[in-house]
Amino acid sequence: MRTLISGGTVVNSGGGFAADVLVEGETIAAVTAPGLAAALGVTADRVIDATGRYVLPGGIDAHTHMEMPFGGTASVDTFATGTAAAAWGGTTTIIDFAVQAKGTSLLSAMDKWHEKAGGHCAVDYSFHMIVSDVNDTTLKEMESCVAAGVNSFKMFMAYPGVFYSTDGEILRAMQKAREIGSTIMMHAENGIAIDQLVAQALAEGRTDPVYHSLTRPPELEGEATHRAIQLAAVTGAPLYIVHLSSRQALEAVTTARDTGQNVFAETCPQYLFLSIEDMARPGFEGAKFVCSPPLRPADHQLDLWRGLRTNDLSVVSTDHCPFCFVGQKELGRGDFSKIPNGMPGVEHRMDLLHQGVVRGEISLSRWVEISATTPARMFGLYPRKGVIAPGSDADIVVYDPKATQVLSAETHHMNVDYSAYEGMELIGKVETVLSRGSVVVDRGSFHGREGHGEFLERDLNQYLL
Ligand SMILES: NC(=O)NCCC(=O)O
Ligand SMILES: [Zn+2]
Ligand SMILES: [Zn+2]
Repeated sequence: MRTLISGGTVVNSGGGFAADVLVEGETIAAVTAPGLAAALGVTADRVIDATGRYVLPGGIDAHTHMEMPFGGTASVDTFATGTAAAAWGGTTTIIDFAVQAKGTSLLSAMDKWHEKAGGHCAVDYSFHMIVSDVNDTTLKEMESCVAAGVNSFKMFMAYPGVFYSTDGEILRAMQKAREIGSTIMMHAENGIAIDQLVAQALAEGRTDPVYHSLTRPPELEGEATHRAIQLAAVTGAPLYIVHLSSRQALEAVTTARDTGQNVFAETCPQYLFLSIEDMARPGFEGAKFVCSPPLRPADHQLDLWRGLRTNDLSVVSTDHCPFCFVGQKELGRGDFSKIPNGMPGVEHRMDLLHQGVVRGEISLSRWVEISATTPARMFGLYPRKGVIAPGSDADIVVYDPKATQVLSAETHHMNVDYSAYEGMELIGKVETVLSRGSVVVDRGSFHGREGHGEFLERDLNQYLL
């Protein structure tokens, strides 16, 4: 099957240029001057007219939680529904977190995630491992994970008694990561101190959703981020701070990067577009926005946008972890600490970040870089993914920068009963999406197939000094 995408503006992380893209089977065969393929008599089985459109590498969401058991319940998107929703929004690769529960092995966790995802994904996928039980067996198993194409390991300084690791355990895992060339990903919040603040708030009757944010102050994210960075410096391990939400944490990352340490960070759309004001909405509405780290006062957003421009924040992922309002978020009525932590978002990352382009916060090429190219490089998928170039997978988004849309739970495709961005008007919309050469979304219709998505074995972080 040969497809010609003609007349568009190809946008890679290096910039945009007028070009046609020729797809042969599952990969990009050529990126040519406009009209050249046709002038040379090359015929195509399918021609996609991209006049007035951007032609982008498919987005890579490096942080999702499909079917994740958490807070006494489980996130509601399956790999089938979540990857279909991702495709609708122009994301053609997800990297999900396989969870090692305490007392179980890393490899059994990976097997379990293969069982959940295998044969169900609409787009390509890979895994990071969540390490929550550091012992000699786990450390040895990290080597086997790398051999199986999973070379990034998330640890938690938050959630004591669940995923939490002590500084000593983190140090040991970082030493191992350094030895085997892996990256440690860190949920950096001081969970021990937070638990005290939570207990105090509940004892004083402060039980509304907004106290989820007020008991997780940004200083405790900044402190944990700094501590993780120091542990990484001592061990020499590369460190990637996940879902960074605050100015304080960004300062710690910026200082480390200025001294040349292998420290990287991602933020998420919810921290760029939503704030603690949303958590303080009347009644129990704020529960929809409970995630960790929590939403911050709106003035943090300016710092995060600046961090994206200066590359102190290198990636935007969603931390997609959807729980329905009815029956799941409601578990925390009268006790905010029982609200399952997480928000839906896998479908809207590309569109929301495009608003940054529209508003002049980031350039067109930076949009592509933070949503596709850098995650591909950071997690060992480049140049198979993250770029429109000959030889790369034909994961391609035809994007209409002038179309408008209004986000709503009525129209989204995620398997969750609310939208965190209900009623938000956006400029720009995904028009056509190809995953390895197959059209999965086209002008409002879904053509994808459960099981089309393949597991991606990943290589090393390509940013390491
Ligand atoms: N972020 C969040 O609230 N839920 C998902 C789990 C995590 O990433 O910590
Ligand atoms: Zn986390
Ligand atoms: Zn997460």
